Amino acid sequence: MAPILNLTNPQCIVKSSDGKGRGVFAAHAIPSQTTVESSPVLLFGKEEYEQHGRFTILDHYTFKWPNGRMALALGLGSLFNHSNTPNVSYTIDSANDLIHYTTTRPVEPGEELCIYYGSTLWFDLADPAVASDTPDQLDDGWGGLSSVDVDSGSVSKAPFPPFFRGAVDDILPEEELPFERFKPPPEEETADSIRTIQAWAVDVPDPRSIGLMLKWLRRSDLDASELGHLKRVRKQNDTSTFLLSVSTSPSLSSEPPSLPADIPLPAPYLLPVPASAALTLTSLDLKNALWPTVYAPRRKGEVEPWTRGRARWAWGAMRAAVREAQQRGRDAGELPVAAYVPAPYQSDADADADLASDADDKGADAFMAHDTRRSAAHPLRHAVMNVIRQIADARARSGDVAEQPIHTSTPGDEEENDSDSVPPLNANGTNYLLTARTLFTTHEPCIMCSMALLHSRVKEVVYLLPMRATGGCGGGTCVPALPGVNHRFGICRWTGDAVLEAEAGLQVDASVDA
Ligand SMILES: C[S@@+](CC[C@H](N)C(=O)[O-])C[C@H]1O[C@@H](n2cnc3c(N)ncnc32)[C@H](O)[C@@H]1O
Repeated sequence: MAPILNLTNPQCIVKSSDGKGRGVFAAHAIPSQTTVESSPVLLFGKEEYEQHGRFTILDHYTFKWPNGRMALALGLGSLFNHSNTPNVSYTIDSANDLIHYTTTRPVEPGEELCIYYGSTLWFDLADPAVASDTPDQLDDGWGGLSSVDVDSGSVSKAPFPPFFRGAVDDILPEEELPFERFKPPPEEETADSIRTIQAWAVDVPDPRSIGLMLKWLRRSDLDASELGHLKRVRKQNDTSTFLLSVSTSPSLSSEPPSLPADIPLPAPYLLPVPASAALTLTSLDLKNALWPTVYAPRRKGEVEPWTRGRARWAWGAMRAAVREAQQRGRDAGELPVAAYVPAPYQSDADADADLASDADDKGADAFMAHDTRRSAAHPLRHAVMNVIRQIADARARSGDVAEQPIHTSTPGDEEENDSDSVPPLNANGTNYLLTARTLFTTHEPCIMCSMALLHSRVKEVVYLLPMRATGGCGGGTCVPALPGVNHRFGICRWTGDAVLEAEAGLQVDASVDA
C-alpha cells in the first residue's frame, strides 16, 4: 500500500506495518508530549455492543469508555498498532467524545507510533521478541483496547513512566529515578556523634586460640551481618579480644552467647562498638578507639544504584499503596493512609536462581495495611504500625521466630501495652521484622511509626506525601538520624508519578500523625 499523508495531521503517515496490517508512522521527528492526533469517537451502548458489536471486526478497534460504553475512534485513532514499549499514550476526553494521542518520548522520523492495548492480546505479536514488560495489574481484563486515562480536561498523561522502556537490568541515572533521596546526615566526626551498639566480646588468654575461635565462629549460628563493618579481633596491650555477636538488648540483662566448649575462656562481656563503618579518616580514628573498624569511604554523592526493573517494581508498589489508601478513605471512612511492604524485588537472574533452589513463593511475602484509628477508636492504629504487626503475626503463625512469638495480638485487639509480652531472647537479628525490606507508604510516617520501622531494621522507606509538621523521616524530625539510635534506613520521597499525588485524594490535615 502506498503511504498516505494524513492531511489533517501532517505529522503522521499511514502505511503498512510488517505483519500488523496498517499502522501510523511519524512523518518527521516529533518531540515528546506532542499530541499527534485527536480522534472523535462513535459510541456504542453496553447492550448494543454486547449483542452485536463484539461479534464483528469492530471488536478489534473499540476502546472501553466510561459508563460501560464502547467507543470506535475515527480519524487515525483506530490505526495505532500495539507495542509493549509504546511511544504514544492515549487519553479519553469524555466531555468532548474525543481520544487524544500523545507521544511519551521523542520519536524519530519514520518510526511507527504505537500505543499499549493491555497485557491480554487477541492476536500474535508481529514482534514477539519485544517481551511484555508492563505490569499485569494495568490490564483491565477487557478484550478490546483498554482505556488508560480519563482526561479531566487538563493533563494528558503517559500510561507508563519513562523508566518502563528499556532493559530491566540497566542502572538508572539518579535524575530518572521516581523518587528523591533524603540526604543522609553528615558523618560522625566527633566523639559524641559516634553511634554505637552493644556487642558481646570475650578476652582470649592464649592468642594461639584465635584461629580455633575463627573456625568455631564459622560453624556457630552467631549472626555476623551486623558486625560486618568491624574487625573480629582487637589486640590491645597484650590482650586479644574476640567479638562474638550483637546484643539484642541494650541492657545488661541480655543473655551472653554460648562459647566453644574446647577452648578455655573467661566469661564474655558487653561493650559498645561502632554501629557502622567509618566514612572519613577522622571518623575512623574515633571509631578505632572503640573497636577496630572498617574504613569504607563513600565516594562523593555515592548512593545505592537502582535498576530499571527495580524502579518498575517500586512504581507498582506505590500505586498499590495509593489504591489501598484511596479505597479505605472512600469506602470505609478511614484516614486515607496505607503502608505496603511488597515481596522483595527480584531481578530475572535472582528469580531464576530462586526457581533453581526451589525457594518459597515470594508473592506470599507481601503485606498491606491501612490506617484504622477511626474504626478501631484507637489512636495508635497507624498504617505503618498495622503493617508491622501483620508481619509479626505472620511470623508468629509460621513459627519463624527465635525462642518465642514477638507479639500475637491482631490489629483489632484493644491491648497495645507490650509490658506483658516477654522480650525475645538472644536472637542475633532473627527477630527483626523488616531486615532488607522496603516499605512504601502514602504519607511520611510519624515519629512513632519511624521508630517502629527503625526497631524493625527496615532497609528503606518510600513515601508519597511529606508530613512537614509531624513526619519522622525528615519532616518534623528524622528518627534514623537521631543520636543514640543504632540503625539507619534510607528515606525516599516519591516524585515519579506526580499525577498520583494530584489525583489521589490522599490529603490529610497537616497536624495528623500519619
Ligand atoms: C486497532 S487495529 C490496528 C490497525 C490495524 N493494523 C489495521 O490495519 O486496521 C488492531 C489490529 O491490528 C493488529 N495489530 C496491532 N498491533 C499489532 C502487533 N503488535 N502485532 C501484530 N498485529 C497487530 C491486530 O490484527 C489487531 O487486531
